[in-house]
Amino acid sequence: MEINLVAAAGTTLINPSCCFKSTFSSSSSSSSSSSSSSSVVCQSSIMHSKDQISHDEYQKTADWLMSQTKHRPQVAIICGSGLGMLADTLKCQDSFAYSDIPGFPQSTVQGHAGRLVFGELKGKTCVCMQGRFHMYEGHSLAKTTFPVRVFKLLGVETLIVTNAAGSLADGFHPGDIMIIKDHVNFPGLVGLNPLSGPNDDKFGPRFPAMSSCYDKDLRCLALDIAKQQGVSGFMQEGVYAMVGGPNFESIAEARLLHRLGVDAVGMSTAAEVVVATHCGLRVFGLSLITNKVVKSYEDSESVNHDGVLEVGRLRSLTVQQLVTELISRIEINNNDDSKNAV
Ligand SMILES: O=P(O)(O)O[C@H]1O[C@H](CO)[C@@H](O)[C@H]1O
Ligand code: HPA
Repeated sequence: MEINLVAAAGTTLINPSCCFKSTFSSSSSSSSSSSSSSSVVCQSSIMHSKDQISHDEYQKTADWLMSQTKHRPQVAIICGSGLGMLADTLKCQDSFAYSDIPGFPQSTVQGHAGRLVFGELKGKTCVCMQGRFHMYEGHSLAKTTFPVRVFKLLGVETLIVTNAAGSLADGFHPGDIMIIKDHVNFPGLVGLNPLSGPNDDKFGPRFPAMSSCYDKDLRCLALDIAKQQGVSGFMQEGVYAMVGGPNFESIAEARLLHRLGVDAVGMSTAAEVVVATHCGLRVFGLSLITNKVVKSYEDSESVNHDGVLEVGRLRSLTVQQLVTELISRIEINNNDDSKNAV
């Protein structure tokens, strides 16, 4: 078989992750002496090592939290834009501003309060992020997903991710709740992946599978609960795509996503789920559909963040009731990773 060396070399040289990373690289002390193709590889690994977070750093944050609260959470919840009220239902709360937690990034987005709340919910111990981190805030993907590995070290078994998203699927409407069946991790497809760089075997394997990252049993359970709660009329199930943001989609981008089979789009979640799946957490995800993504040049509507937050407020009670009931029915194995710290 003939091998196309030019195409093979081209693949290395135009690796989008390298292009992106070298564009934003502030300084690279040791790459200047390398030859052209190896310097691309070298620059990329320098960026990775700068972004890399050591196991000790995750552990330090987990140890600090365990020294500040007696709660040992089994379930973690990440609240999407405008969905921070999920944390308010926790009983016997201990809460921490992100700015007080060693190693934690800071939230900069309106609708993301920046608090980590521990507490009890229906007999389960939970930890809830009132505010998440996004790539477009300038965080590396390792930083945006930092809390997920900390949760693992705290002994969490199940991660519930929520987000606000725009819909592409024709039958979806603002106010619908979409159970995430699968995702398209667009940053990951071009090499921007929180797992890039040396693999930390203590968390998981070099090549984790993503074919069942949204737990099927939890998805079925959530649909059952929605029926019982009389809200199945606006429940959906579908594919979420993570894009980099911070701009909303152009019409051509919206049409492309639609053609690709994406049902809802947002600027978060997939990276967190990749890291959670890598370290063996069970994941449930939901998107609150806050707007339709404009797909027609005839449509004069346009989306804005205030509108996104407003729909979050309007549907907050429904989301809260669904998630609360789901948590009450989750079975816990009691693998106490906080005692058997990896
Ligand atoms: O994904 P969450 O954090 O819910 O936020 C969504 O809402 C914001 C846009 O309004 C973006 O950050 C998008 O990702
Ligand atoms: N696009 C991307 N992210 C979003 C949207 C959207 O339409 N709505 C809420 N988050």
